[in-house]
Amino acid sequence: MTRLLVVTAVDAECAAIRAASPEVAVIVGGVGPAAAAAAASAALAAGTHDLVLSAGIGGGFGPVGIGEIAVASRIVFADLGVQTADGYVPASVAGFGVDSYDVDPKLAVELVDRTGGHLGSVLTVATVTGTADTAARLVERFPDAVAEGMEGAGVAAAAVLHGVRYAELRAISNPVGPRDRSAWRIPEALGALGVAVAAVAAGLVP
Ligand SMILES: O=C(O)c1cccc(C(=O)CC[C@H]2O[C@@H](n3cnc4c(=O)[nH]cnc43)[C@H](O)[C@@H]2O)c1
Repeated sequence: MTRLLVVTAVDAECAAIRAASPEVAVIVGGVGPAAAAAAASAALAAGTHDLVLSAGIGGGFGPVGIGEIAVASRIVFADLGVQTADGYVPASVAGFGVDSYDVDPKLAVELVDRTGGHLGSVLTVATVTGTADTAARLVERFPDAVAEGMEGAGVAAAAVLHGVRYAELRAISNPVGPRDRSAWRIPEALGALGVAVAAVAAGLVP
């Protein structure tokens, strides 16, 4: 039996998951990669979980629409790097850090099968994308991006530290692009989040 821990950013995400699957272990880690890493690391230190899932609402790229699910094949810390006169250089290219975490392909495909989600890179950003220009640059750098959130890379970093498997899924609340808070469909995304995590939890292989 896989012992799953779900890490969300905010209370509303946690509540949506608990409402759909009361048996699932879920914590609220806070918004952003640092808070998520700290909370996930503290929880995983107990040694009582062998899979951690970063789950929440997120922005969707391209065809990934509101209320749909994005599943990470790779979790990318998309703004961990260096700005140069020629543009952005990722931390891994600059030679000082890890900025992406591959998800076990079998696990990622299992999550897609269970949720009907879109598979691709899920980007972690410390700042919510708010212009078409920034969105276009992200798509240029990550043509396979399906979603953007703010916690996945932090949770993955904690998982690696503790030798635990990790994954990420996002229920889409808004398109990634020009900031329009009125276009966020949070209740719809929270409903989809609960259904998706319940489907994952119901069918995990050991
Ligand atoms: O942009 C705003 O005005 C705004 C106002 C209130 C709350 C928020 C958030 O909570 C956003 C961060 C939160 O939600 C996830 N999320 C959802 N959509 C996106 C996105 O397009 N890009 C990045 N993160 C997103 C994120 O994981 C945080 O947990 C925003």
